[in-house]
Amino acid sequence: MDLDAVTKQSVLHAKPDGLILQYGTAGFRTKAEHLDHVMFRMGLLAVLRSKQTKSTIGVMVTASHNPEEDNGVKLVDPLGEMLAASWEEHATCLANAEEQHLPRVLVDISEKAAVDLHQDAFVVIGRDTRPSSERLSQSVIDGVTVLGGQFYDYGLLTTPQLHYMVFCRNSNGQYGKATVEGYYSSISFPFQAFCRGDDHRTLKVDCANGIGALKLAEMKHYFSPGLSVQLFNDGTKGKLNHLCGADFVKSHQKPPQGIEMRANERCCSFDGDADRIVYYYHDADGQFHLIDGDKIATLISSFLKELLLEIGDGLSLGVVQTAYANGSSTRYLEEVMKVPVYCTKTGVKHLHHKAQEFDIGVYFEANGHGTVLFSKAAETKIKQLAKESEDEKRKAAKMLENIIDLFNQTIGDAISDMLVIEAILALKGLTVQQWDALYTDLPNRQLKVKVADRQVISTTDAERQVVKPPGLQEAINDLVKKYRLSRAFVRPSGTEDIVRVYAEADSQENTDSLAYEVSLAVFQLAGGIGERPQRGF
Ligand SMILES: CC(=O)N[C@H]1[C@@H](OP(=O)(O)O)O[C@H](CO)[C@@H](O)[C@@H]1O
Ligand SMILES: [Mg+2]
Repeated sequence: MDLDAVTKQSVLHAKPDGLILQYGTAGFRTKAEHLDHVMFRMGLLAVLRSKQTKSTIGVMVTASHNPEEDNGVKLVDPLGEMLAASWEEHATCLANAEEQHLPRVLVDISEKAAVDLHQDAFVVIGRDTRPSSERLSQSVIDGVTVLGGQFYDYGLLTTPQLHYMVFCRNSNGQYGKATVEGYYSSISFPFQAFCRGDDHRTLKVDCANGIGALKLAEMKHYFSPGLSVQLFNDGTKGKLNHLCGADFVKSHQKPPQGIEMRANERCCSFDGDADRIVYYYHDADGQFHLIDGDKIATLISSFLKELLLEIGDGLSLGVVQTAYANGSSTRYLEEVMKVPVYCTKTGVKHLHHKAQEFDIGVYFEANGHGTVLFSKAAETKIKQLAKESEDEKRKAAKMLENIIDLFNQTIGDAISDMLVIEAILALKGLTVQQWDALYTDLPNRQLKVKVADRQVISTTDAERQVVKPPGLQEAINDLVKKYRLSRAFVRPSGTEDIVRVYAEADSQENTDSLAYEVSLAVFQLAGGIGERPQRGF
């Protein structure tokens, strides 16, 4: 390691005084103007991680659903997964080190993680459409090259596309080519296999004025003739994630601006980096219906469960959710579908790891971020049955074989999830209303509370119980008792400087009261700052 060169270069990527950042739920995120040094340092870290794993590592520059002025960065591990937890700590140390200590911190990490410094390093980089992303990804490249790493800059990519590229590169092309065309063919071929027949579907897609618009425009001819997509909020006019996109639709429970919806028409929204998707429609009375990640997980699980019963080979199916999953979805999955459901902490890395415990693990966050993982053993079994068994069993196995290829198993992917959903709806002959009618969501509300230091709140039981500060959980328990079918929890966000409050109850009015009262308890007991929470939304 040429530490002198690092020191010299780091002066060009100076750290703002006193700025402390944490590698959070999805990497570092804050205002773009504060991130230059973090980008440079993540370039350095990616080189060390690449040397240590003897594999290609990915660096994605994006702040997903956050406002356009923000940005962020996360590292992608060799199998296309999120960075290992122990390296998140290294990332935080490196990002917060004073400039003069950078060489020592790099040596420390190399020693602790037993990095072979003679090994070659290769890093691939992708970025979203934010105005700041190009410059910031250049800072990542500066970090990679100063440590002698090789790199390939993919330029504009969705986050799941970068995860896919990393996985492909590390599996020697066994799963497809690590190119944008390779990605398109890898999911469009299995989709076409589902689409044989004369079914022609149309779908309106709100692209959040983000990268999803560019990529869908590039690939939409691959869906033809089965599906034609009409793009809205394609970035030509509006601002990224502003009054549109999956996060806006889910948290405001209303349609995005800029989309023309007719009654009962199926529409969906991507988020700013196209790793989340939610569906929705409005009925003839103009009432808005949201179909979120929980209902997506339910549709996919019921489809998979039917096929598994058909092939009858005892493969296990599990569903993984977070505390934000609507109580009705959990009840439906467990009681009606008889599928085991597990709850993990927020953040796909947690869901992903739990889902790996099953032959087939379906995981979705309520906000529409998720995918399905198939174990090696399950894939082999299914492929074998698709070749060797007969009639109905063979048909079911073939269908499973195709659906395996349609999923992006590295991470939730709005484009591939959209194709999976469209294929299932077409095969089952389901309308969006019939899908929505699987169960009725409990009214729910999410609020944000500003506090001086959100780390004063710590939680347990997959974030459903507060441990600190004292008295807060007791206060929540007392408030929850006042309402029927009620549930509430609070946790510090890993991507924003706020505390999130979630509440559910039997009516929207009661839910809103409960959410407000819990927000007030957080404000009072966890050091709220600024304006006190207000009643009314
Ligand atoms: C309630 C919620 O939607 N939280 C989101 C949000 O995390 P927070 O830690 O809650 O800020 O961003 C994450 C990254 O995109 C996503 O995985 C997660 O689900
Ligand atoms: Mg995202």
